[in-house]
Amino acid sequence: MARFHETGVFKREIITEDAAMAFVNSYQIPDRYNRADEVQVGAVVGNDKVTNEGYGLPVVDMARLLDPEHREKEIAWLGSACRDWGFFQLINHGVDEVVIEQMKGNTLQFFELPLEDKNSVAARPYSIEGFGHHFNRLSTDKLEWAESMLLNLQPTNERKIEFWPSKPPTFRDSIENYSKEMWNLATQLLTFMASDLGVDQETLLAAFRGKRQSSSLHRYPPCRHPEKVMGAAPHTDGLALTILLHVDDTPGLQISKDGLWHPVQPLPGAFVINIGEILEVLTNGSYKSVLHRVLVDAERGRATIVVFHDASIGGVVKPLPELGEARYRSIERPEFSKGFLRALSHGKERFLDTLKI
Ligand SMILES: O=C(O)CCC(=O)C(=O)O
Ligand SMILES: [Fe+2]
Repeated sequence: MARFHETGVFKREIITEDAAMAFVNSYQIPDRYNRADEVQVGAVVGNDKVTNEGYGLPVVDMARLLDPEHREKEIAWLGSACRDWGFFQLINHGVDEVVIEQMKGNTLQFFELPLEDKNSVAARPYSIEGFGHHFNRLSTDKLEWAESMLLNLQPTNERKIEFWPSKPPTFRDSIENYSKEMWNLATQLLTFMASDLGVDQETLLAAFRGKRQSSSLHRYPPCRHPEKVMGAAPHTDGLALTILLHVDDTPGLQISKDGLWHPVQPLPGAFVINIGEILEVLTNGSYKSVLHRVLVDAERGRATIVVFHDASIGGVVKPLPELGEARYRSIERPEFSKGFLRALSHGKERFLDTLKI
C-alpha cells in the first residue's frame, strides 16, 4: 500500500486554519466542500428499525456463535448478512471494554487538541498515513466534511511512528491494545465465515496472517447544511475485512442495497463489520463488498474508529481454490491497489467488476 501514491490518483490535503474555521462555523459552505448534487444521488430509506427480521441491517450475536446450541443457525445468519448486505452489526462481541473505552477516549482527546498539535502528525500530500482530510479524488477535487487520522498498525515493521500522536500521552498504548483486540476479533469472525463458506478455517486465516492491519479515525463535525456536504463519498473498502466502532451514537453511515441508501442506526456497544473488495474475491463472489457513504448531522458531531485487515494468497488476490471455478482473475496485490484506487479516484466502474471472468 505504500505504493498507492505511485498511481498519482489521490492526495491527502492537510486541515488548514481555514478548513478548521469552516468546520466550526458552517453557515457558509466553501465551494470545495459543497457536494449538494452528490448528496442527492439515490433515495434514502426512512428505515431506523434495527431488527433481526425486518429490512434493517442484520445484527449478528457473537454469544450465539459461541454457543453450541445456537451456533449453526447464527453462522447461517452471519453468512446471509455477508452475502446479502456485505455489512452487519455485531453484538456481545466480548472485546475488552476497558480497551474500547480507552481507545474512544483517546480518539476524542486527540481530535479535541488544538489544530497545531494535530498537524504535528499531518499527512504529507502523497502519504496514506497521518492527520488530514480523507483522500480526495482527482475526478472532483472536492473535500469531505471530516478530519481523519490514518495509521498502519500491523505488522509492526510497517508502522511509521512519526505519524503516531504523542498527545494524548496514552494514545499509542491505547491503539496498540486496540489493534490486538481487533486482530483477535477478526480471526474469530473469519473462523465462523470459513464454516459458513465450507472452507478450511486455516486456509482462510492463512490469507490474513501477517498481512497489514491499518486504521482510520474519523471525526465528522456537525454541519448547518448537512444536505450540502459529504462526510465520506460513496466507496467500497479496498482491503478485506473492516471493523468499525462508533465513538458516539450519532448516525451517518449509509449502506447501498437494492438501489437505496440504508442508514445504519448504531446499536450501543456494537461493532459494524463489513466485507472489503479482497474478501469478495477470496470468497469467489459469495460475500459482497458494498458501496457505503457517510452523511453529516446538523447538530451532533460524530466520530468513528475503523480498522481494516488486508489479505492475499501468497501476494496474489484471487479466489480460494476450494471455492470452485474462479469468477475473478488473479492479480498481484500491489496491482490490485493501483487498479482499485484508480477506479475510485476517477469515479468509474467498480474495479472488481473489471476482474470478473
Ligand atoms: O465513519 C464511517 O462511518 C465510515 C468510514 C469508512 O467508510 C471508511 O473509513 O472506509
Ligand atoms: Fe469505508
